[in-house]
Amino acid sequence: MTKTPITVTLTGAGGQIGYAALFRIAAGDMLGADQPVSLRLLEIPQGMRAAEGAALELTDCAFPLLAGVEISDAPEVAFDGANVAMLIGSRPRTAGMERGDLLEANGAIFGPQGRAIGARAADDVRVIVVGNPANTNALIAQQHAPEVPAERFTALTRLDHNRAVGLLAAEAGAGVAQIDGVTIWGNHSATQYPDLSHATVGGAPALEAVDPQWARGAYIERVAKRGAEIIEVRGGSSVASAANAAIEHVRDWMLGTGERRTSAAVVSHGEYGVPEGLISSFPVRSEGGAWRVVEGLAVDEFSRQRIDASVAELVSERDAVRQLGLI
Ligand SMILES: NC(=O)C1=CN([C@@H]2O[C@H](COP(=O)(O)OP(=O)(O)OC[C@H]3O[C@@H](n4cnc5c(N)ncnc54)[C@H](O)[C@@H]3O)[C@@H](O)[C@H]2O)C=CC1
Ligand SMILES: O=C([O-])CC(=O)C(=O)O
Repeated sequence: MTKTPITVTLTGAGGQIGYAALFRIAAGDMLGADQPVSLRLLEIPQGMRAAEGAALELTDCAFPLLAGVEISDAPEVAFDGANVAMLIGSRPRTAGMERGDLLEANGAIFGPQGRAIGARAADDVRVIVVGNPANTNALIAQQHAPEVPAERFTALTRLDHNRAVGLLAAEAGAGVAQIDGVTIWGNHSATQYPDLSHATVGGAPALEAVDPQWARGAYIERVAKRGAEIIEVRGGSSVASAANAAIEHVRDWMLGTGERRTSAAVVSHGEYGVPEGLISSFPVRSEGGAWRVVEGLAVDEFSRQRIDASVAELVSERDAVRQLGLI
């Protein structure tokens, strides 16, 4: 029997990441090869033509799973009945900027979108924020949607996670499939902490497969600043890898991770000393359609300091958006 379509609302559909994501979602990469999907595209008036063009091309792909595409510049229309909301639309940074520099410009987008999600989305809505600064934008949206359980608002650190896995695999001379237990902690920013303390390569401790000094030095720097490296080399921020990570985040959230661990920015309930309510990256698994923080991992002094530094930045971003009246 054909399944009922899942409604996916994607913002910034006329932008780069939107364009890289839409076709994979419609092809079944995100929700499964037997799951029809209805797409709702939200853009601002200036982005509508590009979104319309993407919609024309979606028609031209004749994807069997694509049950429909609607485009709107009104959040209340675009989020109506949304089961999955992918909040991508916002301004990317350019060379020389930190993601936090986008706080004021982009923060203003997420309150109204959060309100529209609270008012119009389906009861099971799951939200992933990609637009930077992603953790704090997710917090803003969540604070405007008290009708929706707080845990349904998440931010993307899967790209950082995938970068951390890819760079570890290269250093260890291993395949990515041999790697597990890598964690991104904290903020999707240069303070994030890619942690190999509990990672394994082919079942053995990662810190025996690579130089521990590299793991706690140049590696952290490389992963945390990979976004800036891409901007420098490509001349624009990451696109296909970001779209891929957002798709993997939603896929794992909806379909489960099994025993495999990944990283996602989810609301803290005080795990690992992260203040309650912050949307911070943790080691996670997903089961039954919900993210679960993997608890009980030992945190040594080095890791403690790194986690605390990134969490302190999240606290200061939260305080800044409070001061701006965005929450
Ligand atoms: N969390 C992560 O790992 C990553 C986050 N990003 C962030 O993703 C965001 C999007 O990046 P790109 O697609 O490359 O940018 P882009 O500039 O190519 O596209 C952004 C699109 O969003 C639209 N937009 C702006 N305000 C909107 C609103 N209020 N509602 C709906 N649409 C709106 C614009 O018209 C534009 O079409 C940026 O903030 C970027 O920094 C990028 C890479 C990774
Ligand atoms: O670095 C940026 O501005 C875009 C981004 O978030 C990333 O690539 O991780």
